[in-house]
Amino acid sequence: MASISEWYAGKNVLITGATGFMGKVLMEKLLRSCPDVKALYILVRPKAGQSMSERVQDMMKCKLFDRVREDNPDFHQKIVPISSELTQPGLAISPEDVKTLTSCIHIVFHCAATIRFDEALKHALQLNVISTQQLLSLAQQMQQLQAFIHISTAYANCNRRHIDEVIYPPPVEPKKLIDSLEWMDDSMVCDLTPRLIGDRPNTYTYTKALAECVVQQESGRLNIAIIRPSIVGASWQEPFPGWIDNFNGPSGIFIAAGKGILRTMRASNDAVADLIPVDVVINLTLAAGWYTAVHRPKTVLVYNCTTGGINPFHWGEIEHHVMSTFKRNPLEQAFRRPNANITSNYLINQYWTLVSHKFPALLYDLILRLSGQKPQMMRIFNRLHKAIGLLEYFSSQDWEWNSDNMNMLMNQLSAEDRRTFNFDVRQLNWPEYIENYCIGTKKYVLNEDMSDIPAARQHLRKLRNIRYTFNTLLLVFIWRVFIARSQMARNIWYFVVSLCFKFLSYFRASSTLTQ
Ligand SMILES: CCCCCCCCCCCCCCCC(=O)SCCNC(=O)CCNC(=O)[C@H](O)C(C)(C)COP(=O)(O)OP(=O)(O)OC[C@H]1O[C@@H](n2cnc3c(N)ncnc32)[C@H](O)[C@@H]1OP(=O)(O)O
Ligand SMILES: NC(=O)C1=CN([C@@H]2O[C@H](COP(=O)(O)OP(=O)(O)OC[C@H]3O[C@@H](n4cnc5c(N)ncnc54)[C@H](OP(=O)(O)O)[C@@H]3O)[C@@H](O)[C@H]2O)C=CC1
Repeated sequence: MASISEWYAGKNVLITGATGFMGKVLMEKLLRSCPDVKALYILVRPKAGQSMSERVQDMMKCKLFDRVREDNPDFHQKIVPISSELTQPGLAISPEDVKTLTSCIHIVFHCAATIRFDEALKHALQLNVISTQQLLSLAQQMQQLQAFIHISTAYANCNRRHIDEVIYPPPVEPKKLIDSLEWMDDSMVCDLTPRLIGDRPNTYTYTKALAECVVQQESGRLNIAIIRPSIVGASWQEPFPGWIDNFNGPSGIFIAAGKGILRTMRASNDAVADLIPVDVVINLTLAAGWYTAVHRPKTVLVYNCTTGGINPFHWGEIEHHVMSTFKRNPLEQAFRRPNANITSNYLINQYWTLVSHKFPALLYDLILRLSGQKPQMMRIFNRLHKAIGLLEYFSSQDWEWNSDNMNMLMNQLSAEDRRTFNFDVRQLNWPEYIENYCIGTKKYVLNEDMSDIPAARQHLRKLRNIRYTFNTLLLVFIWRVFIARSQMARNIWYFVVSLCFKFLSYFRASSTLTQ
């Protein structure tokens, strides 16, 4: 049987969400490990004043593609951008492009989605559900299509504790919801949203569950697979360790902790942190594409792509390794020395939020105001608290995912494919991965230079000295206010000092006797 790389040779691949985090890694891996792939058709929209082609050109300059560039400097010739806005009717693809796509595409990877946790339901439904429906009907017209791979999330059914590799009944019939929301104005939808999403934490997981149902309903004669990654983190090995380009999920939290801004967060130390490296997800996705096309399973196969059941690691351990990495490799211009603690206790978290977040922010903003600058720290903390509030649900509990299909797929691969498209997370060394992840946030998200680490360490030492000075001043202040003015405080103070003195004399005397 042909290897995975051989199977992709000569194939035309359609990718949605190619400008996103996972889409870029998917493109890179295809170009590097399947060099004979014919073309990658990518659906891209103009954004933030940049045209579609400007965006694609910028993307190809990204460091992520360095290895591909080395192997084949003309790799861009294999990339065919197609203008598309997924929220528009017909995905806003021109009739000529529709003709091209329907005649030549062999495999579709549907990665595009809104992954925001605070997305308005109407927009999340439009992008995550309706555009999936539209893409599937386009796929039905593709004459050479061999597989359609839909990227979902392991949290689509996070209202369950145990999650099997099946498509669960949807919370509501997607078509009925689409029809109802069509005539409602935004404020009505907003009022209804909490009741609709029910025991799911946000519109993202809710619409991703509906999308899975749509995929099943519209599958028709297509060969479809669904990939459900858990929390996608930086790359483990490929194209190089620690590649990450965004603040999503834990990345923003790690950065905030490294900058010394985040000091406390509600999370369970003992809950499994189901992170999955992005290269593992992409290797599994490409292998699933091959398997779906070659073996044509009779039903839609779902792959839970998670680590918790195979190689578990906990939030408490993550906290330890993140802090230790950022102390050894500090971020530039940290606000305070990195020292974040997670706790599952609501009151303790509230206390530390007040003492370690709000109070220093107020103090810092006061200093900024007094020096004639614009206050900014409270604004940053408010943003951070909003993000933490939305993520807490996922870090305070754990889930059990069945991963039989992932194991089955691994057993189907040849030894060579297993090496090239490695998704065996049993080999993952967590401390090393977390260290590379944190360094990756420094290098690729914040664009900080590793050669500046000595200066960053010096800055941390300066912050430590400021803290010592502040604590000493605080002690002197307490001495002045309480001890010097109250007889009882003075008595307690003298008692403590004399006790210390007695202990000291005792130890001195006993050490002279033993000599
Ligand atoms: C040591 C401790 C260990 C314990 C550590 C526990 C970690 C526990 C993680 C659980 C993780 C679960 C993950 C579920 C599994 C999926 O399904 S993963 C896919 C999940 N999707 C996401 O993570 C997206 C979540 N993000 C959002 O929904 C929105 O960005 C937020 C958080 C609501 C913020 O919205 P917003 O206020 O409108 O801000 P937005 O325009 O998005 O960004 C504003 C700025 O903040 C930055 N930013 C965005 N997000 C963040 C963030 N999280 N932090 C900081 N800055 C951020 C942006 O880059 C942007 O910067 P500028 O461009 O302005 O310079
Ligand atoms: N990141 C994670 O931790 C996880 C992600 N997933 C799933 O993986 C997939 C990819 O996620 P990820 O790469 O992280 O997400 P990103 O937010 O990084 O990328 C989303 C992609 O979708 C595109 N897109 C969004 N709206 C539109 C639109 N209206 N028209 C055209 N394209 C659009 C974006 O294009 P543009 O650049 O133009 O905005 C971008 O390319 C998603 O389906 C997500 O649900 C699942 C589990 C975890």
